[in-house]
Amino acid sequence: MQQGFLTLQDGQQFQGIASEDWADPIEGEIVFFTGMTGYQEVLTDPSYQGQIVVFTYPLIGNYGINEEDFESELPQVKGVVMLHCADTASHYKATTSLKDYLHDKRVPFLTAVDTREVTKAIRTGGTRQAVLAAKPSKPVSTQITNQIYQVKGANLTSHGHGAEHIVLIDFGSKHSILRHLLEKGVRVTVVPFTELHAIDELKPDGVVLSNGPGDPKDAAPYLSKIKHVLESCPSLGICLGHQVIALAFGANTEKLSFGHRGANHPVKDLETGRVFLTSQNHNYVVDEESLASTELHPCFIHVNDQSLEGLKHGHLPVLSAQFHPEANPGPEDALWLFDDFLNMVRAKKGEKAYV
Ligand SMILES: NC(=O)CC[C@H](N)C(=O)O
Repeated sequence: MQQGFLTLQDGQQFQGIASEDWADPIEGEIVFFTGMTGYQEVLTDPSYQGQIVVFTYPLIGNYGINEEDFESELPQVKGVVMLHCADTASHYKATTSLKDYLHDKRVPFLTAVDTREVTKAIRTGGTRQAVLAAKPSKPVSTQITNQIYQVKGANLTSHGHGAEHIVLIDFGSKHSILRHLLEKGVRVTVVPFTELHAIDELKPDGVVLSNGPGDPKDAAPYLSKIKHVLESCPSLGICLGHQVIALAFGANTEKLSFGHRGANHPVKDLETGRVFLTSQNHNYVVDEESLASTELHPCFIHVNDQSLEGLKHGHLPVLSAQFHPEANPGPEDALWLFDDFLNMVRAKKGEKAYV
């Protein structure tokens, strides 16, 4: 057993047990996730790329890792901090334990840490850089190392055979967005955000802008093309996709102090007054005041801090959500958002071709 240290940007230190004898310090943006389950989805969700994730629930890993809940092929996080990581897995679907998975994939993790203390420190001081190391050592950079998602290859992949053709713009998409769309019986072509020009030729009936890591403003070079797409066919934005839609129409985004990451965030539908629980994972948020200069208007808000959770366009069939309707992990209360989107698609289909 070797000791290891988590050191935050301001020098605050937490001692624990290191997964191995770390030769080099591991640096990343530190964030906390409050769900009791869903660690497999969190570790493999590309939105977490490059981040060190603290799980606030004290026992992580007891149902192991299975073959069905990966949100991408590989772990995306830079490191993991837990109080207790189960040694063995107990679940009929488990194919390996969390500990073995993290070792196999060479993801550094620190256990025996008072994760609730770490969370309080993040809540007080905000999201910032942190280091996992064999010795106490401060982050070298004070800058958050956001990365724009690196797409692998420029191949456009098509899935399913439905009558409606949906383009899923991939900013670092979770598998479950594609899965839920396919379950609705549509055909989906995944287009990397670097290949937007391909959309004109595909002439889709609808477009979904996916989740993804980093600062939405990194998508600046793509915004004019995205605006053209949004003006051409019904669109749904999810998390980063929602933020990018806001930016494309001229609104602004800003950073929350410590973000929303968990599986029980209450969101209110401003049209119906209905509140539903959502899965969330974001640092950035659309600045509500900046909507004044656009034709976008809020349709959802977060019940806890009143932050903006969704947008609709005044006259275009454009809908977006800061939360994750595809869940994984978390409640499936917001799955109907896919139906609302597909209803817009079906209403528009035939009326007017993609322009
Ligand atoms: N899940 C996401 O798409 C995250 C969006 C963005 N990277 C944020 O942190 O706000």
